[in-house]
Amino acid sequence: MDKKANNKSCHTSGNEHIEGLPKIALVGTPNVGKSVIFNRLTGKYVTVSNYPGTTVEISRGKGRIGDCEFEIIDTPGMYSLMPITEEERVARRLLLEEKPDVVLHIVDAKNIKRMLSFTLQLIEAGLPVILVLNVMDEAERLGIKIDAYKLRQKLGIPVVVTSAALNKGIKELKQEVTDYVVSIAA
Ligand SMILES: Nc1nc2c(ncn2[C@@H]2O[C@H](COP(=O)(O)OP(=O)(O)OP(=O)(O)O)[C@@H](O)[C@H]2O)c(=O)[nH]1
Ligand SMILES: [Mg+2]
Repeated sequence: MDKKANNKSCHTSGNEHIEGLPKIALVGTPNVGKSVIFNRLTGKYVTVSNYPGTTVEISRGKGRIGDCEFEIIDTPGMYSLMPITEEERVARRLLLEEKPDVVLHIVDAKNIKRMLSFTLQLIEAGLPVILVLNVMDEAERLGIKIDAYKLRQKLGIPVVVTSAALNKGIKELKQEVTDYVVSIAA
């Protein structure tokens, strides 16, 4: 059977327009690789503009994953859902007002313990979270071992391991997004 016809959640716009496409937001603390992952997921149609009423710049781009197109949104670094900086206020508004279809919480695998409380906040806020353990190459070099399967079971959300700067794990990340979108549309 045609995969596209079988997938209710799949949208395509056929040109540079991103309005109406399902949204994937990338969130996480500063310097964890959000923008590297954004670049890995998006193609040539990327725009950078100020979030309405603010001086905070947000990048939005169109990305194709499998047969589906998505609007990918790169957010400024944030430490929690309780905003202190203007950047954090914008990231929070974006999550709560734009209601992305998928939220990729990008964390630095070297500091996973410190970062999981934010993952829990996102889950508790009812957001559709996939946890992305990035910078795994450095974590491995430091001898840090993470059982992603166990973490997935404990948190009850998809967990993916990536080294985005090396383009590792991106294919698996795209597969997780596809599986997730299909599962929530079913
Ligand atoms: N070793 C390694 N470095 C990475 C990886 N992913 C990203 N980096 C590096 O980490 C740095 C920060 O990456 P960015 O993508 O700019 O991080 P960001 O989360 O967008 O940062 P802010 O926009 O400041 O919040 C860059 O120097 C990247 O090359 C990775 O998987 N492994
Ligand atoms: Mg960035």
